[in-house]
Amino acid sequence: MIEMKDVYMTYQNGVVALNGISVTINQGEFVYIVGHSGAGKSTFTKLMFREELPMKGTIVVNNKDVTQLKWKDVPYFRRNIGVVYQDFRLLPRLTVYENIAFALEVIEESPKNIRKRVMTVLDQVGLKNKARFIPDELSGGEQQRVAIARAIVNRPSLLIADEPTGNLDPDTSWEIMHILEEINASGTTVVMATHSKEIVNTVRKRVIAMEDGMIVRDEHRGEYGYEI
Ligand SMILES: Nc1ncnc2c1ncn2[C@@H]1O[C@H](COP(=O)(O)OP(=O)(O)OP(=O)(O)O)[C@@H](O)[C@H]1O
Repeated sequence: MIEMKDVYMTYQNGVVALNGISVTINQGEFVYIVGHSGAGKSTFTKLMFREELPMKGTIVVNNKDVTQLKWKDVPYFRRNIGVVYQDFRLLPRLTVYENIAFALEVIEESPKNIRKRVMTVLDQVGLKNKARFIPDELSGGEQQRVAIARAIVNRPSLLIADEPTGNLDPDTSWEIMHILEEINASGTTVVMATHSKEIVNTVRKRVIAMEDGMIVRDEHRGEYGYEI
């Protein structure tokens, strides 16, 4: 569960990114975050995995008060959260397999478990046959699928996707969307910031709309609601 109360966040240059956010997201929900560029969507998601800290307010994620976490405890806290970005962020010199295994090696899983987990998630995203490829040898959609596999290999309870289809064509975007829905169906909370009116209005989920760092709309089975 994610619970934010009266959260304010100003960047060092003085830009007010979040201006009094209070919201609860329950375990297992699928939530779209929508809003114009600069509305505060990315900042909102960054607070959930302690990428940024608020100036004011409380943020509880998986029963942990994120604002009170000691720096040394942040990596352990993040094991339970997967993050996917618009630009994939894979390590270019590592193979698909190695990119995913890396996430488990840093937490010192046994080699046997690593192999099993990596092959399971590669199967889940339909890329078992590309395990030995490097990112440059893959299409954008395939790279995003690797990024998703990497994000879920630890079986996180929360998956944050910041414009995961932003660099992809419509057909590929739908493939990614279906994978995210399957992950959600297995119980993982999915928080997805998106500019895709088509996806939001077709695959109806909870919609949190932001403007000027505030939540201006929060609807179950909501609509995109902006002209783009
Ligand atoms: N690292 C940063 N330093 C200073 N200002 C920032 C930083 N990151 C974001 N901002 C500013 O904070 C505000 C909110 O940005 P944010 O990235 O959260 O918006 P967004 O809704 O995700 O936008 P987009 O849809 O373009 O990704 C914007 O005015 C932005 O310029």
